[in-house]
Amino acid sequence: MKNVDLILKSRWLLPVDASRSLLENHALVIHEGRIVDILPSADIALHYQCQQILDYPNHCLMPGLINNHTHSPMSLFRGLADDLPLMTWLNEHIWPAEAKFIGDAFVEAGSKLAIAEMLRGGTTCFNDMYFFPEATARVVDSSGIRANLGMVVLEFPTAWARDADEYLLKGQQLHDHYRNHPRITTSYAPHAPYTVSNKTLEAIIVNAEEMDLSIQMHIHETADEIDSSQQQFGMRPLKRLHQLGLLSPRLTAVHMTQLTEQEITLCADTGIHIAHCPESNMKLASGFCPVAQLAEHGINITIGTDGAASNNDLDMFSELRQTALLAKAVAANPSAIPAIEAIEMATINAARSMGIDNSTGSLETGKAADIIAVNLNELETQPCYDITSQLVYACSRDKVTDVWVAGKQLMKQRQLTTLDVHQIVDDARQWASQIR
Ligand SMILES: CSC[C@H]1O[C@@H](n2cnc3c(O)ncnc32)[C@H](O)[C@@H]1O
Ligand SMILES: [Zn+2]
Repeated sequence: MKNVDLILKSRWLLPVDASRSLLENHALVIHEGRIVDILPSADIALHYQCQQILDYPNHCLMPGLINNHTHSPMSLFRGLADDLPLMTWLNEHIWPAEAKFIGDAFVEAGSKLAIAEMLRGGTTCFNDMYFFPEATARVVDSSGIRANLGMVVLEFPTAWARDADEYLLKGQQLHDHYRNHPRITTSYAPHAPYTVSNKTLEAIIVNAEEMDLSIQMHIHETADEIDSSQQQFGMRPLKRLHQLGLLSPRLTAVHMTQLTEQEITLCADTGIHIAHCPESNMKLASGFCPVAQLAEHGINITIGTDGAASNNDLDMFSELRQTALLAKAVAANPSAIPAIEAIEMATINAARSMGIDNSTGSLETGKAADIIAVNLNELETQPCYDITSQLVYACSRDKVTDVWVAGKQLMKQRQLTTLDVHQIVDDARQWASQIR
């Protein structure tokens, strides 16, 4: 008989493992932050002693969702500039606002707002890209969420760094500081092909190889990006990046709404990952990522919200549904991207793209206990013929009742345990009064 920290019993358990199985009346056994066993609930007493056995008779337990592309502090710019194309939105609204307001305090307040929203919506890990990541890292550390923080690089000066060399240096410092943190990893985050030079990209490729880090970058987001690359470099961005040696399994290409057949084959051959951001792409009318075609080529597809300034929320349940629906519409095929595939994109595929699939992304023995409990007993999800169908096509984020990361409960019956929601809302309002 083994003594363990926590046992979660539930009506349904969706591990999101290779078998794509759904377990009924099973339990997750958790010790020292990790899943140590998954077994029928009826067998618990045969094997384990535990002070804390929680029962979820109406719930599905599943891996926490992973938001594979966001800019968490931009939550403070939510709704500041709507209904615009990307470059007008950036050049005339967002970059001027960032030039005025970003700093350590802004990033800390924005990160808290974002992390509280993500946890309440069942997101247990996010892949971030923003200035002053050390402020985001402090909030990740204290809130208990998991994150991969981008070491941002671009060529123009901001309050955080003067030039590419300083961005690289600050990124290195962030990486060194958090290299042994149990929930924080870092990756290179060159902003986009139109803001980063060949020389800087070459340095990033060498560093990422030496340090064994992943790379995330906005790529092929709009038709304008392709046109300006044709003018400046005489070729499309993907070809330029391929010539530089950037296309490899280290790279997560964010957006990818403009792709030829040849480019899709190139993505598959080079083993890059793609972060699909359906709501941001639709809101900015950037284009449509050909998700069904990418999946047919075996490309690892993941899902992100992008920042709340272009979405305008950080709701991964909503992105799950948009991913499954939009893929069908774009491919004119209702069988494209069934519900379980969308769930895989928002969990195990994202973990794989960040190189953390050994420790999270599915509920399997040995992995961290990053778990959400979703109540499927309410009116909106009745009747319950098919659990994955309910989760993707009918469920909303407010049905997530409880959240654990590394075995620590961060939301209990919809109450956050590590973040003060009232304080976060007050701070956001204070910032808004200055920004407006
Ligand atoms: C390098 S830190 C992030 C940088 O990116 C800007 N940004 C936010 N959303 C997008 C997007 O969809 N495409 C390109 N750039 C974006 C953000 O404002 C920061 O300046
Ligand atoms: Zn983005």
